[in-house]
Amino acid sequence: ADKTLYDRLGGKPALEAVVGELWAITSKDKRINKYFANTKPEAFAGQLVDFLCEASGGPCKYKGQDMVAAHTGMHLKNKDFDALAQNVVKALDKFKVPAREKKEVMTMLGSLRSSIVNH
Ligand code: HEM
Repeated sequence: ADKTLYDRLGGKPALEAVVGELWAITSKDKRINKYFANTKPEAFAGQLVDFLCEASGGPCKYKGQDMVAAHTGMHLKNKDFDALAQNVVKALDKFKVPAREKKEVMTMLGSLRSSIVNH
């Protein structure tokens, strides 16, 4: 019960699996895939895994830009954020992440909305 979210999710292999699935879904998602037209999947996945690992209490150190800087100039809207969040839910569901952990992940991501939208 006192394990970190990172451990309860299944550690780095679980995050890699979820991020891989998130990319598979999002790269085909016509609502938002234009934003990722020039993205290198492996590099981006590595950054996202490190970010989620650190944010969920894992041992990783994210070395990328902060969330405002990373998304500045994209002018992302709430609908873009909601589309990505839906894809995260689908990816978590594919790996049968339990309700408690799913809620914690989505709450953590939701707290970043104002750093990501309208910049
Ligand atoms: C809570 C939600 C989100 C999180 C945690 C997140 C996280 C990240 C991270 C860690 C990076 C890498 C930054 C770096 O390498 O310095 C990044 C870049 C990026 N994000 Fe997000 N992001 C979120 C939402 C979104 C949304 C909603 C969109 C668009 C629909 C988006 C589009 C991008 C793009 C296009 C990049 C640049 C990728 C590249 O390097 O080519 N992000 N994001």
